[in-house]
Amino acid sequence: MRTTVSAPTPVVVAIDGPSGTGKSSTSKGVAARLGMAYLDTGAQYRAITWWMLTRGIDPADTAEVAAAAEKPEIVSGTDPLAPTITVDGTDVSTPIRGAEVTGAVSAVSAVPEIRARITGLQRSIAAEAARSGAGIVVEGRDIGTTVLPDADLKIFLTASPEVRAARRSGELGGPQDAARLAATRADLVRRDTADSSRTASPLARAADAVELDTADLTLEQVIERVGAMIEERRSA
Ligand SMILES: Nc1ncnc2c1ncn2[C@@H]1O[C@H](COP(=O)(O)OP(=O)(O)O)[C@@H](O)[C@H]1O
Ligand SMILES: Nc1ccn([C@H]2C[C@H](O)[C@@H](COP(=O)(O)OP(=O)(O)O)O2)c(=O)n1
Repeated sequence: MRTTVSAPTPVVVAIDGPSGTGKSSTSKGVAARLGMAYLDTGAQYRAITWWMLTRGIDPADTAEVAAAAEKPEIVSGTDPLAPTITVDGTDVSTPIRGAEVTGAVSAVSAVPEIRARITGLQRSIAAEAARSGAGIVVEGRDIGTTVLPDADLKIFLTASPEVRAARRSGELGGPQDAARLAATRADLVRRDTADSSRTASPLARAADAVELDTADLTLEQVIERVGAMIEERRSA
């Protein structure tokens, strides 16, 4: 008698939460382990912001930002081991992490025309990953609420501003003095407030999302917990 092993059902997973809660590290780690695709939606908002800044467009000029929303071509590579992001064919993975883009991205991503454009891209990438059989982990701020309201699994990560600031500040290298921690914390809180209070698709926990506080968990523990939830959905 021959036994057939069926491939796991492709699942679409939405991971949302504020900055520094571990969305990117967790999503990449879990997608790599489970052979799924991975999409960093923050990188897309950063990429379109980078394009606006390089064209001399003022991020605070909503009308100008809206008028340019359809212009740049943004392409995201979804391999969790080597995610890529290009704008009009240029690799922007390094400049989109700079302070200038970080300072402007909340303003640009609050513009409805920008959100409509990027949401369309995200939905088509997720649909393609579901069709291909791999499934996908999509991380951001409004994935469970707006982009993929029918996701098979929604997770909302949290951690206190102090923990998140210590993590982010650690990424910058160098000594962890109190003044730098306080400045990093203030930047995080400012961005959280802007992202949560905008009218167009704010950062929010979907009513059906599982909330996971990552403050007292190692990254490995978070990946294991999220991985177990995905496995459960795959076999359901
Ligand atoms: N559970 C955790 N414990 C300790 N550090 C973590 C944990 N999760 C993520 N980190 C670290 O915190 C920083 C921010 O994580 P990241 O995944 O970029 O967060 P987000 O995508 O939510 O902004 C990274 O340096 C990452 O390695
Ligand atoms: N789905 C998303 C993802 C990100 N954004 C916006 C709001 C965020 O402050 C920026 C940058 O997101 P990103 O995930 O790169 O931010 P951090 O990794 O937390 O620094 O993009 C958004 O509006 N909607």
